[in-house]
Amino acid sequence: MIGEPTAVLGSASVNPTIGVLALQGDVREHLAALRSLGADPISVRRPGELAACDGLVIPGGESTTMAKLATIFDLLEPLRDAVRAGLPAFGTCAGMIMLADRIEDGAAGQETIGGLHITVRRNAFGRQVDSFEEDIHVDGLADPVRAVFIRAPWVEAVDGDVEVLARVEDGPAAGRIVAVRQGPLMATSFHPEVGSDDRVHGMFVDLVRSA
Ligand SMILES: NC(=O)CC[C@H](N)C(=O)O
Repeated sequence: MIGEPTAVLGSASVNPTIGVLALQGDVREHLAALRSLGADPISVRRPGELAACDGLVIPGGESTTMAKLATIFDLLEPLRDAVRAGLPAFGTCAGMIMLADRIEDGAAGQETIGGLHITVRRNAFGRQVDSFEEDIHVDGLADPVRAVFIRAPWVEAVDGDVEVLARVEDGPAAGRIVAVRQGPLMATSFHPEVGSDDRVHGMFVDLVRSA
């Protein structure tokens, strides 16, 4: 019917294209988790690939290496622009560091994408317990998540617009913040892509769909 508005569903609401920054780190596990949730995941190494994304996952790995490669691949500024423009992004572990505005114990001159109004402490859990697993309650999920921490950062401080989603519950680091959300940005200190529990990725896919 002429002049009748047609309901057009944006592709993002049906089958969002979610990029995984593929410079370094555990890319494949994120691609698999996103695929199992019905998203359309792609590896991102070039600005053109970034431009095709409705959302972006920044994996775990090594944040100093990732930042250097992002600079070499001419991706750091496009990543900053995209996050500034509101691209939903989810950083895990090194990816959390990449999204943070401020780093404690970073390498000299370590760059980040930024956008998330938090201070992260790199390698915060220290040598003795640098890798561990713990059941953690995440806001928005009914049952706890088995959280895997590998030389993980914790969130040292958050600005007022950041929602704390999870804290360490046991041991000497109890109370430390390990999952946050700020508008379309999410980050976890742990690795939800390890194992078969896709619920944390599901929270991000929902966030992308609603963005
Ligand atoms: N598993 C991880 O992503 C570790 C992060 C790493 N310690 C870093 O500083 O980037």
